[in-house]
Amino acid sequence: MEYTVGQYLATRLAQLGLNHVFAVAGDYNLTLLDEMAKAKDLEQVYCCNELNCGFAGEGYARARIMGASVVTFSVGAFSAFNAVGGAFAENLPLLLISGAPNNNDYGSGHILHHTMGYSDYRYQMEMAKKITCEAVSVAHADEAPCLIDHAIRSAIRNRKPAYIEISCNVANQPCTEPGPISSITNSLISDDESLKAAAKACVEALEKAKNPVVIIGGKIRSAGCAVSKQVAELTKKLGCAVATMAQAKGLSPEEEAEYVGTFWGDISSPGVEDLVRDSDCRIYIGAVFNDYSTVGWTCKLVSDNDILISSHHTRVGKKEFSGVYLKDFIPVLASSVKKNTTSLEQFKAKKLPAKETPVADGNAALTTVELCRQIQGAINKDTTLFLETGDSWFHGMHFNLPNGARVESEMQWGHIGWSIPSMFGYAVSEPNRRNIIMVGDGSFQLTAQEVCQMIRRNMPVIIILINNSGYTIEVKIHDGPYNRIKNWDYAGLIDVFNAEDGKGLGLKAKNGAELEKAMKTALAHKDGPTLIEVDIDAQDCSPDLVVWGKKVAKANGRAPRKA
Ligand SMILES: C/C(NCc1cnc(C)nc1N)=C(/S)[C@H](O)COP(=O)(O)OP(=O)(O)O
Ligand SMILES: [Mg+2]
Repeated sequence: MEYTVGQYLATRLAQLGLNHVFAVAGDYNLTLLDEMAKAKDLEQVYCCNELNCGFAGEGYARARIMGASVVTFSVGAFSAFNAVGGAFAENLPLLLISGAPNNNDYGSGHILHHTMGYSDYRYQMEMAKKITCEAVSVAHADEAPCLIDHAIRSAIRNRKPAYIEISCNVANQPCTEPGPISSITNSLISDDESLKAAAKACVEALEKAKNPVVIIGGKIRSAGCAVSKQVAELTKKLGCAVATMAQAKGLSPEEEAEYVGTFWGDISSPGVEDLVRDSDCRIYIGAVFNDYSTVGWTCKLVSDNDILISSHHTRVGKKEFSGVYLKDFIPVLASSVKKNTTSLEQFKAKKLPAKETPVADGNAALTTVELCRQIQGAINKDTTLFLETGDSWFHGMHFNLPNGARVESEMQWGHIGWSIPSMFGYAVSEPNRRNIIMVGDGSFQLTAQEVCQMIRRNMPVIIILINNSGYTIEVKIHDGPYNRIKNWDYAGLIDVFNAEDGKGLGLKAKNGAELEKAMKTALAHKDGPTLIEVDIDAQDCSPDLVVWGKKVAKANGRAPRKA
């Protein structure tokens, strides 16, 4: 078979186990899309715009080794860059592929369409370098294999996005056939001496500790399911209390005896903040300490007795071990540590019995308490719940997850509207999961179009659209007229997207009885998405958001540093 540059790229993606690539057409990428379409097992999935196309690739990367999105030069890539920035912030290997000018135009002085209007087209590469771990420009077929492999390998190894631009007249040029994919997927191996020394230092620290606890952070999400399983084995061996930070909700099996809940400062699960504060050895795995996760810098509990394990570094007390990769280190640690259940016993001794949420009066105005009680009822082991930036974050922390259930969020980047296109990409990879999105009205207005692609692919995604008349998070941080939004008929939008043949469902619920009926309908509706628009009073929000909002506002409002 005669290979071309576009086929080389597509074959590499298929060899990695991607069955889909997301795209928005543009005259700089049409030939590339034609060539990529020749690769078998790699279906092209088209999106409404490049921001959503990038987020769809990011969502796909939450389920697979990586995601890939193809856009046109400049006018397409600029929109996609926001999703690439998000993938970088969330440590997700998204490959952004952009069509690029004809290679005869470089250095020609030609002014080209869709560009900034001057003849140096390198600006896009320069921008891409800032938001990816690797950015390459393929302007000649003979260098394509090396550049493409390097970009893909970098993305996988670093768990970060990478960028490839391909001149529109090079995509169909003859190219060599790709060799074994192992040259790309072979991961870096840990430095053996550092691995052993780090494990020894951890064991010694834990032997001295009275009540160690494990706190799992969001960075293990991108290390993949295998690492999550290894971490679960380690915590089982340790036997101590295990908490998850907000970004890591769903990354530790919550039905296990060791699981104690969310660690999020003042708004932690009951008893968890004290447990973490009183521990004499906190083992953080994949922790991200930012202003949101530390509730405005009020709960960054780290001391010299603690152990901080990240993707390729481990700090034990005051000693640093680098070149120690999570996938190697966690199993070595699990085989070396001794059981210490003290922190779990301390937690259990103080734990109060969980309170059952009473069923609300079916005819009373719907509240967030009743909404969450009913969403809880829909969560099973096959559920993946996407929590959009907004009050959904705070409600989401209170769901009890059966083992197997997953939660996805974007708490570092926090681009409102991310959940719709990202879930679209995720659900393309995982169509058989029970895929549910909790999204606010404000967020939905940014990326709503991608629901039409869910309709196009008959995807039974359930979208809980919380209509609370605006930007409630922002209201709780700092209110003003800018937090009000134009209301939409969100449920009615589904008919617009259905047009003549769609099978989407748009339902409304203003009380518990209507929600009960809508949820039942949604769970039974299999050949299209169901959007349930729930009316919630603008003042009804999670009490955690009120506490958190005040502290984040205080952190935002710190006086300028004296010059
Ligand atoms: C406007 C903004 N953040 C600022 C913002 C603005 N633009 C982008 C792209 N991302 C952002 N996070 C946020 S969190 C809104 O409260 C979201 O409103 P909504 O989706 O309606 O959720 P809640 O009502 O629960 O807050
Ligand atoms: Mg809202």
